[in-house]
Amino acid sequence: MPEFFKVVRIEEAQALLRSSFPSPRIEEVELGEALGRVLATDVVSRENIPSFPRSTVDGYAVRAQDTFGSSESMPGFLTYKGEILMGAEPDIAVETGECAWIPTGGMLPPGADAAVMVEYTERLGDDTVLINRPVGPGENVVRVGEDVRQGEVVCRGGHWLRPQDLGVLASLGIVRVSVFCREGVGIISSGDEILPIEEVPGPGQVRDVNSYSLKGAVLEAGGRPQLYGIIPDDAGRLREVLGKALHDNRLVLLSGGSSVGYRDLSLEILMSLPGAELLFHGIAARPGKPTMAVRVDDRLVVGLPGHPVACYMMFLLLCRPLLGAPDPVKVRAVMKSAVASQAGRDDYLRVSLRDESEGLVAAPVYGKSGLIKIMARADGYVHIPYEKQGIKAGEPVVVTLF
Ligand SMILES: Nc1nc2c(c(=O)[nH]1)N[C@H]1C(S)=C(S)[C@@H](COP(=O)(O)OP(=O)(O)OC[C@H]3O[C@@H](n4cnc5c(N)ncnc54)[C@H](O)[C@@H]3O)O[C@H]1N2
Ligand code: MOO
Repeated sequence: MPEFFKVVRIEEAQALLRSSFPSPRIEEVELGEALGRVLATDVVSRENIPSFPRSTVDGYAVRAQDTFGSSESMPGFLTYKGEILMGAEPDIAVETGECAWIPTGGMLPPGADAAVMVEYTERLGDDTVLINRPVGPGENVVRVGEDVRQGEVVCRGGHWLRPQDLGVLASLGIVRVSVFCREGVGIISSGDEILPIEEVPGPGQVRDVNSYSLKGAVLEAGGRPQLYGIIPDDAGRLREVLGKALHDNRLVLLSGGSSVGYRDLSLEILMSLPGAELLFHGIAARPGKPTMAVRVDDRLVVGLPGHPVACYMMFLLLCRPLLGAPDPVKVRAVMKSAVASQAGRDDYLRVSLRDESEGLVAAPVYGKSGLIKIMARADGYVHIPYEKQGIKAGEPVVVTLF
C-alpha cells in the first residue's frame, strides 16, 4: 500500500508546477492564422489610425463656424468648391464661406473641420449649397489618431486574439504576430474499468470521459492534445505508454490511479522513471485532493484524479496556466443559498448563473465529483478559500466562468 497523501496548499502546488515547467515557447504566425492564439508580447502601434482626418458621413466638408445659426427656416449659404475623391488627397481647400462634397471615409480638405450630412443640405445650382442644420467643430469627423494613437499598446501580451483584434492589427499593417506555441500535451486515461466510448459497458465498466473533457480543455487553453488511449492497471503497459507520451510532450496528463488504493499504480510507476522527482501528492482542495505531480527531467506529469469533475477542475486550476492561456473571465454574483465548507481546504463549488432582478445569482450545482453531468450543468465555479467556512445566502461571490 503506498504512503497516504501529504497534502499541500493549492497555491503551493501551482507555484511548484510553474517553477518546474518552462514558459511556453514563442513563434511567429501570419495574422490570418492567428485567431484563438495567445499573443506573446504587447503590440504597440507605429502609426496613427486614421493617418488623416476622415468624414464619417456623405455630405459637405465645412468650417463649423460657417454653419452656426443655420436652420430650415434660415439656412446658411455656402459656396460650392468641388468634390473630394475617395482614397485621394484633396486638391481643394475650404475657406470661410465655402464647402466641398465629401464621401463617407473621404479625407477632410485643408480648412474644413466638420462635415454636414447631405440630408441637411440643398444644392442650389452649380455654386451654392444651403445648410439647414449647424455642426460643431469635429462633428462627423474622425480625427488623426482618434482610433489608434502612435505608441499606443493595442493588444497586450497574454491576450487571446479574437476576430476584432485581428481587424485592429490588420489596420496597422501587422502582417505577422508573436504568439505562444501550442504546447503538446499527452493525455492518458487509466483503469481496468474504462472503455472506449464506442463500446457498451458491462457490469462495473464505464466509458472514458476524461480523455474527451481533457482534450477539449487542452484545445481551449491553446494546447495541442495528443491522446494515448486507455491503459489498464498494468504497470508494464503504463510505464511504456508514459515513456512514449513523455518523449513526445513536455506535459503529460494521466487521469485515474492517483489515489491511495492498492491498484493506484501511477505514483509508483512515475517515481520509477529515471530522473523522476515528486513535486506533490495530495492537495488540500475539494474536489481534487488526490492530485499529484512528478517532474521527469525537464518534463512534467500531472496525475489527475479519476473522478471526471475533479479531473477537469484540477486541469483548469493547475495545468491550464502552464499552457499560457489567459486568465478566465470572472463575474460578480450573489449566492442563492448558503453553502457549507470546511476550513483548511480550498473548495471549488460549481455554480449555475441566472440573471434575476437583483443581478446575477449563483446557484450551487451539487453532486459528487464522480457525477459527470455536474460540469455540463455549471456555468462556472466559486472559490471558497482555505480559511473560510462556507458562504451565506445572499453573500456576494466571484464566479470564474468555464
Ligand atoms: N481512501 C481514499 N479513497 C479515495 C480518496 C481518499 O482521499 N482516500 N479520494 C477520493 C477522491 S476525492 C477521488 S477524486 C478519487 C480519485 O481516484 P483515482 O485518481 O485513483 O482514480 P480511480 O480510482 O482510477 O478512479 C476514480 C473514479 O473515477 C472513474 N474514472 C477514472 N478514470 C475515468 C475516465 N477516464 N472516465 C470516466 N471515469 C473515470 C473511475 O471509474 C472511478 O469511479 O479517489 C477517491 N478515493
Ligand atoms: O478529487 Mo475527488 O473529487 O475530491 O472526488
